[in-house]
Amino acid sequence: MNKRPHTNPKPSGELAPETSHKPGFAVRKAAADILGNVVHKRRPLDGELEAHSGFRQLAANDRALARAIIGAALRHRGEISEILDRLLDRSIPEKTGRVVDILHVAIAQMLFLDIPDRAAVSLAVDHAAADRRARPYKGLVNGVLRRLGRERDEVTADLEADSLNTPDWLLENWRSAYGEETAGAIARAHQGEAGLDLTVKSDPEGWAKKLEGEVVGAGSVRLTRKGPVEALEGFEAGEWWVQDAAAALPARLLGDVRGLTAADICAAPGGKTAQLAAAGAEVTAVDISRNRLKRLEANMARLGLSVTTVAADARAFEPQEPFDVILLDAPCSATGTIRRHPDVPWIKQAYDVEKLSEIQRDLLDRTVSWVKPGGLIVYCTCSLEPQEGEAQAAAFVERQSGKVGLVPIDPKEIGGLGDCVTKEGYLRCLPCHKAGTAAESTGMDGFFAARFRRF
Ligand SMILES: C[S@@+](CC[C@H](N)C(=O)[O-])C[C@H]1O[C@@H](n2cnc3c(N)ncnc32)[C@H](O)[C@@H]1O
Repeated sequence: MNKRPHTNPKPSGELAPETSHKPGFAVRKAAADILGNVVHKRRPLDGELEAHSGFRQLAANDRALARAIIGAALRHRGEISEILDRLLDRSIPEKTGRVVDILHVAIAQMLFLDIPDRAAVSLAVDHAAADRRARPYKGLVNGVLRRLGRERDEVTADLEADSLNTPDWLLENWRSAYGEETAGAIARAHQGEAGLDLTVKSDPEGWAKKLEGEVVGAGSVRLTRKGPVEALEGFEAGEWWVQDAAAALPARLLGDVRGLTAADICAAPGGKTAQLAAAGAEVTAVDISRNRLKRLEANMARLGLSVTTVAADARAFEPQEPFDVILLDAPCSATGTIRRHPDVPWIKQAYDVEKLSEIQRDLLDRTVSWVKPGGLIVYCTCSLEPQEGEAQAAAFVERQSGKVGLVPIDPKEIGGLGDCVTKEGYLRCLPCHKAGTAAESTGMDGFFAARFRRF
């Protein structure tokens, strides 16, 4: 993106009590607070949603509305900043409470959600009036938003959404990795939300019919209807789990794992552990986070799958015996998941990719001693950055020369998704790739995987 969004780092959060009971107010207040904490403090959205008591106290439909507003404000953050630049004569000073976040939340509603201007503007003005530091800017909030309502077409003309909504370092990285056109298609894919994909234990066609979905990718079921997954047939019975069509591909690259010992490194919450266990492997799931491992255990219990869990930093993990196969889903920048985590572009920086690449490199090198000679290692990340994918895999083979070799992937192994296999034989899924045959079945998480054999 070309311009830095207006920042507003020190919100006061103090509210006049009389305004806090207006219908719709608490939703906008939560949305502006959470948005502010994500973008100014670079904190992950999921954690902020969990931590915000005002958000937690909202009714379910209001929580959904707050999420939708925050999602739109993040997906269109660059466009909204550019619109504000066009509407403001000079930038808003610092220490003005939530003013900028209030404006972003209001514009997201006016331009990108089906919310009448009147409601968005009046609640924004109320919010500014209720915040001690923002109060002097109440008139400005009113004026700017009303002008946007009146001059919407002129103010929003010729916005270059792809480049505005993507931080420069990311767009540059994608351009140099995938070319101008594909980088644009990736950025455009991030404007939409991801679908809901399930991995089923068996009979994808049958489950697609029962749940009114479509089989996509290499046998995932994509749902078209919305609503809580817990209420769907097969959830209680543990017949399926939620997993993006792209995220379901790496475990398949280990082939027939029946009766084999498998280590799933960085395993929680267990989507790939479940695949390996359901395919008949004896799985050891390793993760550094005890809390996330608890979620993995709860997921395996629901699915009726039995696995061994180990809470450990994989950099210090020493198995008693080597495994037949290893799956390493290394910690990464997660830029492949921007459709479902629109906060990622605003909380991650180029520096994170560098730092994470070092951990990936350490973990990859360790896998060599964890696997039996002749055994397969699959390395994967949900990142679009080649430093965490292609470059990492190539450097691994070079460093471990003579000890491991690349085993190229054949599109037939992944349901014929030829677009997702590079000429070197890596798996490279992009959010703009088509996952299914129906018109709406575009998109899958950005994912990289490479397969190696230990000699
Ligand atoms: C991308 S998530 C894994 C997703 C999981 N494989 C799945 O399919 O559901 C990355 C995981 O790596 C774990 N992790 C990060 N650093 C680690 C380390 N040094 N050792 C072990 N686990 C680590 C995180 O706790 C997180 O659960």
